[in-house]
Amino acid sequence: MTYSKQELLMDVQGISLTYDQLILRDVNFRIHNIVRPGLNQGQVISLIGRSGIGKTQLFKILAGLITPTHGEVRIGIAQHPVVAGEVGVVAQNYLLFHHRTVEENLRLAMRQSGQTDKEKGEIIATYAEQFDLTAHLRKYPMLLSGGQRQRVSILQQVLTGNRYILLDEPFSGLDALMIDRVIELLIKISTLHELNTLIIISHDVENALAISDTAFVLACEKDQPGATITETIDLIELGLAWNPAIREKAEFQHLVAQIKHKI
Ligand SMILES: Nc1ncnc2c1ncn2[C@@H]1O[C@H](COP(=O)(O)OP(=O)(O)OP(=O)(O)O)[C@@H](O)[C@H]1O
Repeated sequence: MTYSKQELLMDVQGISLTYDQLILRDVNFRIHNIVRPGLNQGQVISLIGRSGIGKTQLFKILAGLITPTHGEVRIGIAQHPVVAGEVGVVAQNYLLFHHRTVEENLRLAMRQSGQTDKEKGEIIATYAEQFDLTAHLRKYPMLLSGGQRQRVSILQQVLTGNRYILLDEPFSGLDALMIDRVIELLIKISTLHELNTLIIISHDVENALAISDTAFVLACEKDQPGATITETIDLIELGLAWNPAIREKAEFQHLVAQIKHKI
């Protein structure tokens, strides 16, 4: 498989976070632009860890929503410190305005796009079709299923034009069929633009690995306080990336079992 790793898109340097105790300890990882000839190949990264390990805190730090005790997150080709708002966030509870329809929620996401109302309507209609939301545009979020609310929330982030989108536990609360659909959708988003970078935070080892090109395990090392990156998995090098039928491969299932054991 021909590919190269080029410019740095996110550099997470020495992040630690202390509340009354150390939650994160010296977390370091880098995301590079993956380039494949003839394709718009975005990046899909997962941070895998068990419940309570500190994933949500790391998520907030990566999005610039909280400041770590130590360390820094740099993003973009110019590698500037992350600022809240630059990284799209799809939170676990899908934050939507309940008193606005789905379409109004989507229009709000485009308020800084500079497009006319008509253009916005056309763009929303096109994406709604792809996201299977056309029949729901006039509904209020309360009337949608969890899977539909999640798709609205993901689409909002796509419409803001953010190249970085963080997703907190995107597979939880969805049945197997919906998980396959969201994986398909996320892969589609990652290939819409060369620089699109999805960061998935999850305890679901199999689904997180199935969609990713790179995965980082967030765990505690023996006798050490705080969680850190204990393992980096380059699924491209392992020949386990970019394959929708990856779950059928024995090597993939072996990797899943290995990582489950480590978190
Ligand atoms: N504001 C806070 N003050 C003190 N401790 C906190 C605060 N927020 C989170 N914590 C602690 O930080 C640790 C990590 O929490 P975090 O929510 O990041 O875990 P998580 O891995 O996302 O878990 P889950 O998957 O269950 O949501 C927990 O022990 C939690 O109690």
